[in-house]
Amino acid sequence: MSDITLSQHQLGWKPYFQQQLTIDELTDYAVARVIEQHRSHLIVMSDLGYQQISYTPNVERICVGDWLLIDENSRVVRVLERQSLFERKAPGTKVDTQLIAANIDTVMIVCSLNHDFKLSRIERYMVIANEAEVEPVIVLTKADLCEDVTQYQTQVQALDPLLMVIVVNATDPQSVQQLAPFCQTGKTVAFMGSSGVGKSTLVNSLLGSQAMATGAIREDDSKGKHTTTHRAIKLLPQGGILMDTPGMRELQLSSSEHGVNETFNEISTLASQCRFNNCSHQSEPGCAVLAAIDSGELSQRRMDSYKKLMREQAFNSATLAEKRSKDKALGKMINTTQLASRRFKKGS
Ligand SMILES: Nc1nc2c(ncn2[C@@H]2O[C@H](COP(=O)(O)OP(=O)(O)OP(=O)(O)O)[C@@H](O)[C@H]2O)c(=O)[nH]1
Ligand SMILES: [Zn+2]
Repeated sequence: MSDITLSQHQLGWKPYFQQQLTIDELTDYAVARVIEQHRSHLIVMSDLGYQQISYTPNVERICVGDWLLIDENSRVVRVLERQSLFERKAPGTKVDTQLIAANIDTVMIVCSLNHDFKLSRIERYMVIANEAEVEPVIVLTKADLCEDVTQYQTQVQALDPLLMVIVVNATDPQSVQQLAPFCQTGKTVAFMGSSGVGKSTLVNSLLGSQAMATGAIREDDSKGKHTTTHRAIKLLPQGGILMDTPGMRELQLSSSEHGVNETFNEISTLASQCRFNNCSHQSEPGCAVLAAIDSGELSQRRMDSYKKLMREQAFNSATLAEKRSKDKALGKMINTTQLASRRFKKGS
């Protein structure tokens, strides 16, 4: 089916997955990584190459990036526990969330150094990354068009002293090599960021001349016709894997209290020092958050951003819960109808 095969290690196999397998499973089954998802089949890749596998989306919740255990009849035995997962709120569907991509190691949050630059936007993406349990790296593009790079860089670094902040000219492959340490063999990376910030440019600069070789792979479709499809994963010349699923671009903030708290961990730490443990940080005496704002230790902008994102995720999770209870009611109705029709058939 294809011309390249990757070793398990190249595909991102790690001790984390290995330790989930029993000895019997190791001998009886094969492991493969999902690299493409279609309506009724998956394309998976193992050290033996590509394979097409049929599955039932409503029964098996599987997405690109997942590691699967597969039996000799090419059937899914089970999905291995994920190290990380991006999900999306999916309005109008039966399931509450749509799985976007699993087991990504690093997500590059791309933001351009022009009039579009917004700290709050970076914070929003960081919440999404932290909620997914994926390490965020901030990539500031269009440095060549910016007069005061250092000033922006300092602002971003102030969000978190441990955050990786990289400044590039995305059109210059040499500058983009700064991302190489995150793209080594065994690593899975993805890009996130608004339209026009330079994601495609970055990817092209990373891929260099190999873009054509890895971008499209010929495949036999079910009717035996050759089709060229856009692969959701690309092998990077640095050895790692780029996961480029369309859903990543439309990720929204859904239920992510954990992600907000992790992104704004200095505020969570302060909040734990407030006199009342249900402090709303508005006017209460002994509020450590307000005291930190007064003293200048915490910026008002940071606090406002925290509150806004907390409200937004709470609102989105509330609507999810509401939907869930509606679905339950619908489920009950279906069950009673089925029951009724069964009784009818039995003639009782
Ligand atoms: N000078 C300069 N131009 C850049 C840089 N990064 C991106 N551009 C330009 O900005 C424009 C948009 O870049 P894209 O890579 O298409 O942006 P994108 O994030 O992929 O956008 P979407 O596909 O809409 O999500 C292109 O014309 C790029 O050449 C940079 O660092 N420096
Ligand atoms: Zn407080």
